[in-house]
Amino acid sequence: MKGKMAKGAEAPVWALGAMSGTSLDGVDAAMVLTDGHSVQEFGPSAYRPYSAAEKSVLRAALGKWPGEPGVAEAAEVVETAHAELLSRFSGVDVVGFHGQTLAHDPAGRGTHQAGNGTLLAQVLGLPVVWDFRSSDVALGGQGAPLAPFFHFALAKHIGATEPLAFLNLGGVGNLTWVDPNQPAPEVEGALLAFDTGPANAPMNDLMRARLGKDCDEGGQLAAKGRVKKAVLDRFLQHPYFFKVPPKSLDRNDFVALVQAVKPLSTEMALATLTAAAAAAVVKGAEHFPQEISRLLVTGGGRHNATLMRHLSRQLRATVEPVEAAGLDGDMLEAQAFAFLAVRVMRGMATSCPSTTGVPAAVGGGQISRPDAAADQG
Ligand SMILES: Nc1ncnc2c1ncn2[C@@H]1O[C@H](COP(=O)(O)OP(=O)(O)OP(=O)(O)O)[C@@H](O)[C@H]1O
Ligand SMILES: CC(=O)N[C@H]1[C@@H]2OC[C@@H](O2)[C@@H](O)[C@@H]1O[C@H](C)C(=O)O
Repeated sequence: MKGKMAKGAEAPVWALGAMSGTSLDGVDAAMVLTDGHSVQEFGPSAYRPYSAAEKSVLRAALGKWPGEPGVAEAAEVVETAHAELLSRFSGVDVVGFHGQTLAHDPAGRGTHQAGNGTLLAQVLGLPVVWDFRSSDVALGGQGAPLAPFFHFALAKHIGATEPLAFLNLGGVGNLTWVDPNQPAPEVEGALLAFDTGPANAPMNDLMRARLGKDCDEGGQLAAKGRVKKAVLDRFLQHPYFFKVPPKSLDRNDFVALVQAVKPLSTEMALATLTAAAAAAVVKGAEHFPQEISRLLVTGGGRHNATLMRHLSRQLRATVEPVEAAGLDGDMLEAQAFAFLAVRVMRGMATSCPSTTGVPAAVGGGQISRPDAAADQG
């Protein structure tokens, strides 16, 4: 490897991570200086929204697997958007490229992130770590969530001294309980992580279908509606909530909820979907091995005041955006894949039994170098 990587296996390097999340809004990219254990410094970040035309290509490919109609087109959208965005950065040693999840069925067909890292490595002239989830799934894990190893490093970075949790409110929600007093993320008792349930995806889909808008800005419409309790109660009977973590979800796993709010007014439907997203988190928190006093919220859903209000009212912990701890909630997942890329390059684990349910701590990801074929990380 070129650049700072060659200085020594333990020297920190500048990694550029890119995340195209389940909300399908665009690509986040952010740089992190890291040795794969801790964060030395946060670097620049940028966002590249998908155009309306690109979004519809991606949406048409949701739920599809490689080789199926529409998937190649979606991959091209993902690759083009990433090439455009990532080529704006300089001083990068390694890229962590998540791609766009189109389908996720860890117990069945596997997990599918669109976008080819080998192509991106050639275009950018940089080593690219990608396909982070497949090997975890192949070994019997959920393949998600993967941000927890980064959450562990963040808990240390912010100087936490007692267990806390990170909540990501993206298209889907995910929770990570962290004990920052443990020496490493893969140590038993350091982490417990899992997807909570639907977060913004059903709200966004409803807003688009009814009002042609991207999201319920600030949760304002939800705040005007009444929660349809019968729908919420039925939602909470979903078998997912009775599964012991680790566990993960696909974007469109809660079809019954989406169907159930269809007859409701827009305000009432949004109120109910917002309450459901919060209730799923509250249910999730019941699995924590030890109580927490602080819940740090990342992802776009932290801007939804109605959702945040539900969480604050129903959880005993202080609920606050990650900015309260000096972190960047818009870029945290992109930073996570920068961090994980360095771990993959260095043969370190990226998941373990308590984060994905994989039988032992494993490192995922393929590494593509600009001038060579992909090899397994
Ligand atoms: N001001 C806001 N008010 C309400 N909701 C918002 C606001 N800003 C962002 N959001 C919601 O957050 C979403 C984007 O969140 P984020 O970028 O964290 O998701 P993602 O990375 O695509 O998803 P995931 O974490 O599931 O992969 C938007 O689609 C929207 O639903
Ligand atoms: C399969 C997949 O892409 N899952 C995403 C999705 O978005 C949120 C939640 O569902 C989480 O499991 C994961 O992303 C985050 C970044 C993760 O792996 O930690």
